[in-house]
Amino acid sequence: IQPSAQNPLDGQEFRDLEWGDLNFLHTTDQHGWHAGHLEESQYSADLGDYISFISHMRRRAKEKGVDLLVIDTGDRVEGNGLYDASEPKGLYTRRILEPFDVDIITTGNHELYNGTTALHEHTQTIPFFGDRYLSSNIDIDMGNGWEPMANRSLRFQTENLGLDIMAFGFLFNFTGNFKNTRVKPVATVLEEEWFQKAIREPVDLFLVAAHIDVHTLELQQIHDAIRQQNPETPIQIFGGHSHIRDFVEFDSKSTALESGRYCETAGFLSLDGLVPKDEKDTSFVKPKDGAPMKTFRRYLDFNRAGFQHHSNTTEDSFDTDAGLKVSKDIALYRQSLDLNRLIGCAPREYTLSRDPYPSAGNWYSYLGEVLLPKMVVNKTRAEVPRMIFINGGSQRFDIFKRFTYDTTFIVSPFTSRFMYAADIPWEVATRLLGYFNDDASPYSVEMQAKGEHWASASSNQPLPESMMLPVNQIPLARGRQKWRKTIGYTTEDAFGKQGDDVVHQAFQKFDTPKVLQANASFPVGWEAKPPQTVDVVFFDFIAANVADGMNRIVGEKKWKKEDFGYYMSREDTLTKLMLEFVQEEWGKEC
Ligand SMILES: Nc1ccn([C@@H]2O[C@H](COP(=O)(O)O)[C@@H](O)[C@H]2O)c(=O)n1
Repeated sequence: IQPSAQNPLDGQEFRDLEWGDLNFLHTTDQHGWHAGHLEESQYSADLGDYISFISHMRRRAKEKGVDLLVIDTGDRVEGNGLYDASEPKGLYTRRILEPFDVDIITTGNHELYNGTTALHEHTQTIPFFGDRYLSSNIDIDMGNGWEPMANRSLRFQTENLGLDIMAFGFLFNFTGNFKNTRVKPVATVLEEEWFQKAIREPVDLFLVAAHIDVHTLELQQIHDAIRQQNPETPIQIFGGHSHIRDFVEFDSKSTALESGRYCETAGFLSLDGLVPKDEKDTSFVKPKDGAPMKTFRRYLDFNRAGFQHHSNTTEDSFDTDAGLKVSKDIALYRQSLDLNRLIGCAPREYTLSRDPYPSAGNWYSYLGEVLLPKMVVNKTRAEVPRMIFINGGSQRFDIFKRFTYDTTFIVSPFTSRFMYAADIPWEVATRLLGYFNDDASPYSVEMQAKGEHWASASSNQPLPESMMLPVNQIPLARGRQKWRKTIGYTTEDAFGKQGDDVVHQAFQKFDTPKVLQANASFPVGWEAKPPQTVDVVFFDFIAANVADGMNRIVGEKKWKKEDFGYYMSREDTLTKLMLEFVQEEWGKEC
């Protein structure tokens, strides 16, 4: 745990784990949160704590004569100062991840947005993990033509039961990658010779580590391709990308688990009733005593109390040398990046989705009404009325009272720069937001293909400490023991409502805007007499979508993204502007 982080409150009610023959721990979408959540005690474990937990779980598996595999399904980068504040980005993250003893690891879309990130992944991270790092559908060009980003598949035997496993690593059909990589559509790869050969190998289980939302066509396609050749063999899938706790059942021997995001969750899954046959034929996996194979899943809150509970350790016996070293290294790296530096104190907490948009506590409202109009200004065009558009997905996390240097990256990690289209007719500009918000628009379709998540119905984001319920003690019928309930994940998935390891109180979550519009320098009385033209200012990330939208509105191909110039200096990213704003506008009395 990091020096400034807090352990969760005592007295939480746990749901225990059920071990099987083959057990898994799974993380996904870590997004650089390796220091843990310093403002939220429920998720305050750091990667060092998780490493200690893994080590105890491996020991327990050995004692039980079963197996444990550790999986990570990508998007380890972008989203936290520990990754984004270093120069080059990820300098420390790559070192921090080295002791992370995963069995299978794969690539997410965020490893590919930026050419340098992809390059570093290929030249530094992948060699370290070696053949355990799988990229079944990604190629990279290192200057000599396309080559596989990493190993395509891996066949291996588990340590204790000797289960024979064939593993793959897939990314969804992502199109927003930098040009030094190429992501082959999943359906195409399933037809490739190497894949067809791999699924014909006589194994006990197929394992798919996928940076793919578990409710997608891509995963269904992967499942179907394997199942067609292997009617009886278990297919275990681990997903990611949509940042939620989720679980689906493809058939009685195939499920997919998604384990949240941002080091808030470690997924646990077990398969029982796997009996490896001596002779390899077409049905090596036999149910125990004729009983069907049993699958069990649980979502663990990422904190030391839970890790100790599930690994049967105590505060004294929990830490391993390797884990302690990682925690210490993280603290040193955070210090050298000055991440704890206080920039300002927020007038109140602002949330992305726990407060409705628009409302006073909603961060998008604050951005649209206060921050963007003030900070997004081109001095030479300051008097020209402007409409500023940013994509909702660019904002990644809530704002607590203490706004530190780290917070700038936690909220806005991307190098999002402002571009503009000058003097756009009022009738066109005023229709853009409607165009973006129209679910049927190509913008939505394209952004969803890129992973944009507009609605949040199935997601459930946890609350910060300040939102903890007052101690709510519920006496147990059989004794004097009392539980303390906190607000947190209350997941409902294909196996029901008992998946979270801690019994939490549910909370409300509101939809976030797909695209946010802010107006600035509008003349007095503009409602009665609108300006004839305005500047349309937007993130470079959505430049192609803006061109597309305006073309559709006027009904002709008038704009393309290459026509747009930068509205402000290239140094003026939203991250930098936000930091300047907080420094200037918010006091330091928290
Ligand atoms: N330069 C970028 C890159 C990404 N985004 C936003 O992130 C979304 C994808 O993030 P996931 O964690 O869901 O994979 C993407 O759709 C954008 O909203 C961005 O704004 N700028």
